[in-house]
Amino acid sequence: MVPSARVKICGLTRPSDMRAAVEAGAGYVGLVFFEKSPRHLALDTAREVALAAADGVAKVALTVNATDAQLDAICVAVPLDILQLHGSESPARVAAVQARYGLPVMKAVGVAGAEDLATLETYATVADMLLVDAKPPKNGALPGGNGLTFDWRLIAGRQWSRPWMLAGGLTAVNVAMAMEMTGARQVDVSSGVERAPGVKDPDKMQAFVDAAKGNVPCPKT
Ligand SMILES: O=C(O)c1ccccc1N[C@@H]1O[C@H](COP(=O)(O)O)[C@@H](O)[C@H]1O
Repeated sequence: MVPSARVKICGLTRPSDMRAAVEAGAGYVGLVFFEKSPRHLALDTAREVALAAADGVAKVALTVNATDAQLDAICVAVPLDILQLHGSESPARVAAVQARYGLPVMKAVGVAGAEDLATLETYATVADMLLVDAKPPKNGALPGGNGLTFDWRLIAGRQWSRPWMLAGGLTAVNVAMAMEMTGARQVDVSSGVERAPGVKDPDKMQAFVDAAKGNVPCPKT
């Protein structure tokens, strides 16, 4: 049987992109609040994009080392279901955010080598969900959304005590292989379904969801 994954499409910047992501079959949709990102949203735009999501699709706010004041403003303005912390937030900060907002927290952890597996174990004791991403290069790149993969063999067959999602350089072409190698049953994509930074491509989103869900076309007889 072909494995199937629940898909998060992150970095949606327009209501039309949100509708296309939902139509394609995304189960999670992500909004980026990080000013250096080409996917960054002002609060009023974020609200508009979030309101274009259908019921039952989990709306995720991605932040990077955000302060309480920044998170307060986001949570007041935008209807949300999950907070994604994609910076160097400590386990204590994860717990504080959970307590303050009463929303599930997904902690992103960058993986580049075996030493990063211990970090994942640490966050698995506190976060509601883990996002296992490629570690960003130290050259001023964004903390994520760089379209870079990591060596999936590092996490082959691993499970954590919390639900987890695979991210980093996924595309319609490589997602099935990534799922097979890692055992991931939730996957996250941003740049791999774009036509330009911050602009999603409906055909790429559909192709990605189909590949992640194992919706392969039947060969003609
Ligand atoms: O997408 C961004 O601009 C971004 C900015 C800051 C932190 C994380 C960001 N994106 C997240 O990175 C991963 C992987 O993205 P990609 O598929 O490799 O482009 C994903 O979780 C995005 O949500």
